[in-house]
Amino acid sequence: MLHLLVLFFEQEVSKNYMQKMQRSTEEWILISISLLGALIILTFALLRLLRGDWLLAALDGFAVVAMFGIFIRVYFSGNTVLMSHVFVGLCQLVLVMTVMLKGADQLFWFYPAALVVFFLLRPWLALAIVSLSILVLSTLLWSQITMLHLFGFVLSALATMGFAFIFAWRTKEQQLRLLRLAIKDPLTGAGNRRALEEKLLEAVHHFQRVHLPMSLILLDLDNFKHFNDSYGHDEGDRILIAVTDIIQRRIRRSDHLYRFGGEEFVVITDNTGLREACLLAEELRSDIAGATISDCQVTISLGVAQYQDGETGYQWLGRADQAMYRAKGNGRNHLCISEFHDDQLALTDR
Ligand SMILES: Nc1nc2c(ncn2[C@@H]2O[C@H](COP(=O)(O)OP(=O)(O)OP(=O)(O)O)[C@@H](O)[C@H]2O)c(=O)[nH]1
Repeated sequence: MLHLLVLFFEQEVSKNYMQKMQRSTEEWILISISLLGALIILTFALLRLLRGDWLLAALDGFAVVAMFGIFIRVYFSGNTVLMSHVFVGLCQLVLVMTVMLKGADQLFWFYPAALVVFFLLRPWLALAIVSLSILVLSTLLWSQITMLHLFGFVLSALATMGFAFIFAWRTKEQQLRLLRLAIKDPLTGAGNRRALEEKLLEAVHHFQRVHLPMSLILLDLDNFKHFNDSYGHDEGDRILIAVTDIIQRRIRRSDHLYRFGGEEFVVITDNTGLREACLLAEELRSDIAGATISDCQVTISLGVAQYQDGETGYQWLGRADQAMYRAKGNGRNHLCISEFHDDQLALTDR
């Protein structure tokens, strides 16, 4: 059955890869905002040119070119992290310079500029930047406008910032909660299959860049059906949770644990060769066999495979799966290693 799952998994992985090729939400936001910003400011630049307001027209022209540059950059490279910061910096610079040149008349630009900061950056960073912006603008206008006018601006600016912060912070929290739900197995807290798919793709891409060894351990509880049948499904669930705890305590923080199927788990160890991975797998096997879980003696069978250059994530997983099945065939509570295809490095079961 697992082989069918692996086949299905292959399709899922390529589907996922196609999805990755599509644009992220951050890209869409930055592409839209930069294009919209460039078009709106272009209108102002043309109006100012017609009125002979050369200095402001030049400033607007600079903003249009820079925003269009950001649009092109994000459209073709997908680089949103750096470009978001550049965009925010540009908006704040143009805002302050416009107010310096034209005075309080231009303060209305503060509001869209503040919203852009909360759209693009983390809520606390956005709060700091917008607070600074209010401080700079108030200092600039201190001697130019009446106290009442200044007070009105500061209060409305603080209200806009407060609302935007609450909204951005709540949205971020909800996103994180949804992300956790989407990638965690609800019973054990280990990563779920979707997270494993992502990790396999990412690991293979990472390997292509750095060529550091990495290994995968696939482990399956032995005769788990028997525990379910004898002690009930709830007790079976408790065993799964306890086994997950034992694995989590043994693996490093940089290792990744996933629950692949019912009683099947996968550990992916970055920067780890086959020998080290086998030592870890053997520790997991003996830790679990030595523990008494709900008055039962639970054992696992394991397959270990080091990633080989050129194979896909699912082929790597498939090799570990075959090794695990050999371990089952060898009487369970056993560990088998996937053979390398490379003749020089041929390894045998242990
Ligand atoms: N309690 C519990 N049982 C589960 C869960 N998911 C799958 N199972 C059970 O896991 C058992 C898997 O049984 P089999 O595939 O026959 O494997 P096995 O009994 O472990 O035998 P071997 O793998 O050959 O050692 C089935 O009884 C499933 O009902 C779960 O989330 N909770």
